Amino acid sequence: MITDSKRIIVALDYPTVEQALFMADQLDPARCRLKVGKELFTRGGPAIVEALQNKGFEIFLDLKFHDIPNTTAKAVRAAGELGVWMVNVHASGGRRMMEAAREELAQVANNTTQLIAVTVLTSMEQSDLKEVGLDIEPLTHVKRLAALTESCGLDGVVCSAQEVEPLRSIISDNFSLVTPGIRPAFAAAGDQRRIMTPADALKSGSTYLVIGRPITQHEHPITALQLIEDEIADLV
Ligand SMILES: O=c1ccn([C@@H]2O[C@H](COP(=O)(O)O)[C@@H](O)[C@H]2O)c(=O)[nH]1
Repeated sequence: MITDSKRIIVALDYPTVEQALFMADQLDPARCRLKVGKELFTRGGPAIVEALQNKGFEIFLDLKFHDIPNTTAKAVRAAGELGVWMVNVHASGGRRMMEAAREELAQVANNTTQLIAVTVLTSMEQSDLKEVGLDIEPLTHVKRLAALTESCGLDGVVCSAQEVEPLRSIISDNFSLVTPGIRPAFAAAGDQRRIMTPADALKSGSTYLVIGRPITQHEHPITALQLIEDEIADLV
């Protein structure tokens, strides 16, 4: 069961370190965590992670590693040594990759980093899966990958909030379901496909809500964050 009241993870998808730090300075580490993804990490490297940690934020390093077991495991270890709160791999890398990553992370002294795996990207719908050779509903594949991830001993998965209810019946209560594709009523879906509002996502049982553009691209980001916090206030 989740007892963590800090349920929002703000995706700092900015093209410059300066923009990311400017946004972070307006946020409160007591109210949210931050996600550093591929764009910002490729710009700022480990230094941007450390700068955000020095401001008191817990960081989800969302680099979605997907490689041979040895390479993935070493990358996950590097993330653990950076002291990030959470890091992820792609579940489609398979059992040997995920188990190697989990075992390598356990070698980090006093490790507290959580390791999770991406199931099916929230930007994908059934037609996208069909084009890559998976002629099945996203939920079917998400369930398969989530069950595999749990059996590999990881801490949770990334999935759509739409899949949370059906997943909860096949995985344990303390397995984290981290859900991007969160769209408050005031925000555009953009490239996301399997979306849900913040309140509905929490009601469904999402552990953490990953929210980027509805906050960061809003004319008044802090107002947007406040609106989301108000929407979920009774649910956390
Ligand atoms: O399946 C996934 C996995 C990761 N993401 C990441 O989450 C954020 C969502 O940002 P929005 O601006 O709120 O769409 C982004 O950094 C993605 O890389 C995801 O969306 N879906």
